[in-house]
Amino acid sequence: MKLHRFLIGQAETLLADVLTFTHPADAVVSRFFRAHPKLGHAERGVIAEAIFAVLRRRLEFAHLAQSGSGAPNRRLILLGLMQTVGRGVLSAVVSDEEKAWLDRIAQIDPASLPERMRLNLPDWIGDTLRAELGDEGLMQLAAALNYPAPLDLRANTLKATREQVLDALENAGIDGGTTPYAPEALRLVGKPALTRLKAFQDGWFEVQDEGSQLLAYLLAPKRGEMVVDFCAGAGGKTLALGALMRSSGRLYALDVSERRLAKFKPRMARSGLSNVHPIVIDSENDVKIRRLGGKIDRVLVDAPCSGLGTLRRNPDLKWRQSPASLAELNVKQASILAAAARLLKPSGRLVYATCSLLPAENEAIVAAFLASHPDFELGDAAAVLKSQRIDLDTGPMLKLLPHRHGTDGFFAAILQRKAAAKATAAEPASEPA
Ligand SMILES: C[S@@+](CC[C@H](N)C(=O)[O-])C[C@H]1O[C@@H](n2cnc3c(N)ncnc32)[C@H](O)[C@@H]1O
Repeated sequence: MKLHRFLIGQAETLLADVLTFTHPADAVVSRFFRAHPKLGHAERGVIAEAIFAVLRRRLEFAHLAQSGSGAPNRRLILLGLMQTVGRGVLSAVVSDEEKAWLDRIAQIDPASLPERMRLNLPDWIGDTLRAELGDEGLMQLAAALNYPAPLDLRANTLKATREQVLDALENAGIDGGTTPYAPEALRLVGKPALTRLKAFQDGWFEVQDEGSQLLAYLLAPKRGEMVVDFCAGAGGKTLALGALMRSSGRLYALDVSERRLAKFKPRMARSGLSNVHPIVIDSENDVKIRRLGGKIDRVLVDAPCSGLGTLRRNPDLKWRQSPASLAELNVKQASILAAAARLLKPSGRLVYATCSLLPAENEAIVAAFLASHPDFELGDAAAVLKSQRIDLDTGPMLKLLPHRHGTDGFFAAILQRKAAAKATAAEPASEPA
């Protein structure tokens, strides 16, 4: 890979914009690329990876950038580029002074840095996760979060088997293999472009993290059932649920974001699903969904959350979230869960899921729900997966961790509505007046 001086300047300008944290980093990067259409595919890759490396290792890089000279953002982006293109390539296009500085940085043993710099997490997140995972678990998680996530696919069994998808990819010169847990998941080597492949356009596969795929197996919808995906977004999980239902029954895809649901439409068209009904709602209490109350067999709540389980992909989230934004999310999560539960039939199943690692968004929401909904009980996630020949036991609630499972971080709990109590002849239907 050749690196031009002007590319470093471009990346530095973009970094300044990203580090204001006023918008999600991926949106800022996309906007920059739209404004600079002459940048080629490889150049975009270099710039984006360098920006994301700085976001992943911001505390460590800020510490290292205390030495050296020149603008602080220039030093940060040089450290990002050193990670992505390597010191040799970078040294050829920087000043002698910068080259000497990079050489000195390369001599520093990362293990000698203060722990906070190695964790690269704000203290409020680091402290919470330490209480959850212990010192060693936290360090392993932090190390895993320093690398980009792999590219996972889900074979769409309505159109092709996993083996057929693998063959099609191989014929296109793309390497990959199966993953340990989800039955239809594939993990690719590198980040090949996929959208021009015929197999993609024909709906044989979708891009989806293996962890995200597993949530559909927890809900385990059956053919012919009435199912709601309450926070469907761009429909990644809706598509997986629809495939398990073999496109039968009814699958409502709800979301408050018209923009996100609109992104789902072309994916649905490719997938071959004909049982999905997308509905834009104005809130979790929208009157439009009242008619579904008590009629639904299974509900997925993939709740809006801090997204801290996806830090490999969205490393800016750790700098953009705060205890205050978390508290706001918790109120929303509890409200969505309560509203979604009202849709379930007796004996119906709800799965509450997040891509967060924080107990406040996960176990605490579930515990509060169960305390106020005596007609629900916690199901056993490991047993439900096992019944589908998925050997993954993280306890009664599913907790996926990047350093342990190679997936994004996910949490999911099965909330099973109890069967309706049968009225007996001895019980009066209503209290006597
Ligand atoms: C974690 S994302 C869902 C991702 C999606 N399930 C997927 O697999 O691609 C959470 C979604 O919840 C939606 N949302 C936020 N508030 C909501 C509400 N009150 N009712 C329904 N959806 C809501 C957001 O617009 C967002 O799309």
